[in-house]
Amino acid sequence: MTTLAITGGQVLLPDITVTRADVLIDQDDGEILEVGDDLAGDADETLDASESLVTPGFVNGHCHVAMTLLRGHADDKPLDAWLQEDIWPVEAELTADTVRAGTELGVLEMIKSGTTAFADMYFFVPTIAETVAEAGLRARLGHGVISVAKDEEAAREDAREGLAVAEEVDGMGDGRISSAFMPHSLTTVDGQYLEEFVPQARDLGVPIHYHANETADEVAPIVDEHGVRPLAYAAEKGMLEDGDFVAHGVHVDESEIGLLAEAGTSVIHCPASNMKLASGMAPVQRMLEAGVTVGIGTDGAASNNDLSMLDEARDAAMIGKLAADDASAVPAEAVVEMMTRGSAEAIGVDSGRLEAGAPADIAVLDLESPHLTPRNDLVSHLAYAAAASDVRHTICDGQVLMRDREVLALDEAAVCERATESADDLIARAEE
Ligand SMILES: N[C@@H](CCSC[C@H]1O[C@@H](n2cnc3c(=O)[nH]cnc32)[C@H](O)[C@@H]1O)C(=O)O
Ligand SMILES: [Zn+2]
Repeated sequence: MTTLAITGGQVLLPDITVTRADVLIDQDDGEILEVGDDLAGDADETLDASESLVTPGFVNGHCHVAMTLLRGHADDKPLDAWLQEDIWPVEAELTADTVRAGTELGVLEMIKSGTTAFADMYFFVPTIAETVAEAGLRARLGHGVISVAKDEEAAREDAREGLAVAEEVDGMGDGRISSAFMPHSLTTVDGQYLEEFVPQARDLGVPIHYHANETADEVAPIVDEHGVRPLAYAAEKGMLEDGDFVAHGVHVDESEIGLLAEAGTSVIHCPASNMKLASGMAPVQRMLEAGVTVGIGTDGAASNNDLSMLDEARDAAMIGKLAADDASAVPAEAVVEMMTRGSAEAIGVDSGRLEAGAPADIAVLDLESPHLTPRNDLVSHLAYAAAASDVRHTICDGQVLMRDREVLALDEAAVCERATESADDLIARAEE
């Protein structure tokens, strides 16, 4: 057995309290052996965490990782116009190589900001899976299925690809990669395809993930056409089951919150994307009170515009208070829980907690800086004050992916260079 000890730090425990402790890891099976005092002597290798906070790696519950290439390409528009006028025309030019370059950039940014697991919906998923496997992260991946603006054969082909991809990538990266069937949303995939393909996803045993109730414009057509709220419609299509997870859940009413809680379907809250596209404010405090599992996601970098879960955590707390018109809503502890264990449970990865037997997915944040001084409350600092650049070490599955801010898993300069070239090339092709 090869062991690694993270020593001298303040450790965030599963009950969202902080204590002085070391963490001992079995690197062979990627598990935490012990959280306790004086564990350095037992380890083959140590990682210094003095003046640092040791937290579960952050879990980004909803992303389109290769959209890092479109960061800053089109801003300041509402969802529908942004997708149709700016994003989809460029995405039509994507190739496996551009998606690889964008994914490398995205996972680099994740490692540097302490994210160790994520869920992702995009194109060229086997390429994404290979890249994630090489980088050492954990992920649940799926092909985004869309039927609008396609003829029947093309739509069915896209859905078949969604199923095939879910089967193909599941278990890659020594089991760190899992999959889901991912219809893009309840308005961009016609009901006939949901009826045909959701049962096949169930046969494969994978969960369903989709955008739901993101904008008011998405709710109205479903109510008009089907006479029920979107999540009741989703339930009719068999897409609201235990283990399924939806992105956004902004415009959900009490009846839909009840459906989510009852079904065990989770919500990934994407506060920055919801603010930037002016989609609305999700009733996060209400969902938590109703017993819905809520995680946090960045959404793609083109609607955020970064992949930092620390920024997202602060946004979630802030907008949660505004939405509830209550400063005590979505407090620091709730946010920290959502960005770790909440997201992990939502996307169905075993991660998000530091305790014996848990996967060794860990971020270590440097506390020695003015914006984290004085150290009155480290849970508060994590929710409200910490930044991506405070992350000094990132460990996933027991492997050190970044040590003292040096990414070991990827060549940072080369990744940035390839991403810049790919983005220039991609956008030029779309404008031709
Ligand atoms: N196979 C599909 C691709 C879907 S991937 C997922 C899609 O979600 C898009 N996307 C990114 N952010 C959001 C969002 O906030 N809401 C809805 N869609 C988004 C993203 O640009 C991408 O086109 C097709 O043929 O078009
Ligand atoms: Zn999205």
